[in-house]
This record gives sequence, C-alpha cells and structure tokens, in this order.
Amino acid sequence: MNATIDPARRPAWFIVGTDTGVGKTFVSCALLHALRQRGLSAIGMKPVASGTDDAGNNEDVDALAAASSVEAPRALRNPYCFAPAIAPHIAAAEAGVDIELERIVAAFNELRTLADATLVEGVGGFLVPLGDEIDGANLAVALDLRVILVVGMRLGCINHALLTHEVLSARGLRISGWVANRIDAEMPRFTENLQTIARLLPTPLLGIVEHGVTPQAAAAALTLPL
Ligand SMILES: Nc1ncnc2c1ncn2[C@@H]1O[C@H](COP(=O)(O)OP(=O)(O)OP(=O)(O)O)[C@@H](O)[C@H]1O
Ligand SMILES: C[C@H](N)[C@H](N)CCCCCC(=O)O
Ligand SMILES: [Mg+2]
Repeated sequence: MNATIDPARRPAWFIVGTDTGVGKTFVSCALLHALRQRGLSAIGMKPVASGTDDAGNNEDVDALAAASSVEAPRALRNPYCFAPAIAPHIAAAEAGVDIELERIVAAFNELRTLADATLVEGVGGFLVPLGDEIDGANLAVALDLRVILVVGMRLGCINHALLTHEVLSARGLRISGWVANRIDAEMPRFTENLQTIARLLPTPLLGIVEHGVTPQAAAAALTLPL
C-alpha cells in the first residue's frame, strides 16, 4: 500500500445497482480484482447486510472479503448485519436497531486507511430505506463517494437504469460510469439493449461482465475510472 497518500484522497466508490440481485456483489468483486491486477491493495465494504446462515455469516460480506487483498475487522467491513434476508429497515426495526449513517461513515473512514482503494456496496436498489428517515441515497451522499452503477442486464433494465441515473443525479452524486452485468444469459437483443442504455446514460460504460465468468476473469473486461 502507498501509505504516503492521504486516505481521504484514495480512490473509493459506492456501488449502486438497478435492483437487488443484479450483481452488485459480483461486480464489486470483479472491480476489487481489477484494482489488485493494477497493483493496488483493495478492500470491500458492505455497510448494511441482511440474510445470514446458521453461523451468522452473510454471503456478500464473505465474497467481498475473499476478493479483497487486505484483512480488516468485520465491524469495519460490515457495521450492520441482520439475520433475515429482507428489506433492511424492516430487519433493523425487528432487531430494535437504528441504522446510523455516522457509524457507517466512521467505519468507512477507518477502513479507507488500510488499502489503496475501497469499494462500498450499497443495499438492494438505490432508494431502499434504511430506517424511518434515511435511505440508500442518504448513505451515498453521507459517504460522498463517486458512484458506479451496475445494470443487471435483463428485460426491464433500460427503465431501471434510467430511473436510477436520474435519482443519482438529483442527489448530486458524481457518477464514474456503469457496468453491464449479464445476469440473464438468454436475454433477447442483448446488444440492442446495451446500445440503448449506452446512448441514453450520460456516463461511460466501464465494461461488460459476461454471464458465468469468475470475478477474476471479469476484472480484465473492466476499465477502472481511477
Ligand atoms: N455475470 C454473472 N454471471 C453469472 N452469475 C451472476 C453474474 N452476476 C451475478 N450473478 C449471480 O446472480 C446472483 C445475484 O448477484 P449478486 O449477489 O452479486 O447481486 P446483488 O446486486 O449484490 O444482490 P443484493 O441486493 O442481494 O446485494 C448471485 O447468485 C450471483 O452469483
Ligand atoms: C436480502 C436481499 N439480498 C438484500 N440484501 C435486501 C434487498 C432489499 C430490497 C427492498 C426493496 O426494494 O423492496
Ligand atoms: Mg450484494
């Protein structure tokens, strides 16, 4: 790691998806590998996770840790984790927990000191509530990071990509680019859909992640907006 660079100036992105299950974790892992292939140390964060196995582990948190080149305490990588795989504000309410943005920002700031680059995976789609007063957009704004939008390429994604981009812009976020993730191997007219989104989204296409590749292999197809 290049410890001479002020942590606040090290590259970091907030990974937003067009929905839950569109490949935010998958693409985040690919981006972590892409950073590492460039010789940078990299770490992933999942501030709010829901859904654990019997041992209390969450798939996203574990996948990001496996793709990271730096180890860090789970409390920093994942400040909030709830057992049921449900909307996080409902899981938090059931657990009697208030999700606090300040706690997430503090964890992120500490995590950022440990690696050259940091990726933060959002929760579900961009406007998922995190409590009565806050949502995913508030989290992205509080972290003040550039955003990478993961578009899960399936029927309906054009509208989801445009809606998400509009809200990102309305919240004043800087958008580094988008990634086309082929979650549906059989998507009819994939190329035409890709071209439509590329034409309508005023942000660069950072790469296409093919269906069924490993995150390591997908890394080679990604341009890092460093
Ligand atoms: N390019 C791909 N090829 C094959 N499978 C993929 C691809 N991208 C994602 N998947 C699979 O699709 C599922 C959803 O992906 P992923 O968990 O990354 O979505 P997510 O947006 O992070 O979801 P969540 O909102 O739960 O965090 C996972 O089983 C993942 O392995
Ligand atoms: C459990 C799942 N994998 C995600 N972590 C949470 C997705 C919440 C979606 C809420 C919604 O938009 O309706
Ligand atoms: Mg995920």
